[in-house]
Amino acid sequence: MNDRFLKQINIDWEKIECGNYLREISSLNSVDTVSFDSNITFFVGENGTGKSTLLEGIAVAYGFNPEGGNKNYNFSTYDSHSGLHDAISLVRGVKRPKSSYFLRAESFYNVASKAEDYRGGDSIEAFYERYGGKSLHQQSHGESFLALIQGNFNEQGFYILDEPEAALSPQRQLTLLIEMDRLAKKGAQFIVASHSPILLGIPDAILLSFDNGKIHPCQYVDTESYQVMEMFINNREYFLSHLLSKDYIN
Ligand SMILES: Nc1ncnc2c1ncn2[C@@H]1O[C@H](COP(=O)(O)OP(=O)(O)OP(=O)(O)O)[C@@H](O)[C@H]1O
Repeated sequence: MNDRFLKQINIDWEKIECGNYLREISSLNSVDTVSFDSNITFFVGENGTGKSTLLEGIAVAYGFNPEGGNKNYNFSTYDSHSGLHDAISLVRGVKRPKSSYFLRAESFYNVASKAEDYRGGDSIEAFYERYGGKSLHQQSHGESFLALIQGNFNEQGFYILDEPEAALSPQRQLTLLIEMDRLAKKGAQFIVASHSPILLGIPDAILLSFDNGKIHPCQYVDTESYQVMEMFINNREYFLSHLLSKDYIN
């Protein structure tokens, strides 16, 4: 039985006006329903295929701030979100998550700044205890990402992550993989947009590809993230000589 926090979303395209760019995103405009049938669902595919747009639409429909944070974050530094959330209805599970977070690599700096505002008169050590005892701005991008995940995510949580690998070294991507796998096995749910050939390899995750103008399940070894990385590492010299040849560049 699917007892996930978010089981499915439905999109009512009649609520999106004609001329809105959302109607031009070919992977999305033919989709009415997306189901979440595993505790980890990855959105994969080429740049610009609509992964972040759908992720953000789901996050905002769920009650998150478009720039990220937990559900208490309520601020806007740049009003760029799409309006897709107005057309999305959520099919929630019976259980409610004990924690939730929308993590976006691209606006994490703003979220870290906002955390500092919310600290008020609390000491840094007390307020940031769950983040390794230091302000998020006093840690590197990757350190603060991982501190946030390790200190705040739990086994009964619901998490939406947009390219969490962006700040992480390969070693720390492996740490994140272990953490996600551990939490998901205990009941946490993740919906993640990613290009990481490391993260996408988590066992039992469902991969939804946004390539070829539709959203469809795909296998790890069929993702471009895996194939390009595998080809590059195994045939680096041949690959580079071809890529950097004058014929290819011209
Ligand atoms: N405010 C906007 N106005 C018009 N088009 C937009 C706007 N925001 C995004 N788009 C377009 O929507 C499409 C989907 O963008 P989106 O950011 O969802 O892609 P993505 O799959 O997440 O890409 P990436 O892997 O690079 O993060 C892109 O073609 C993008 O140019």
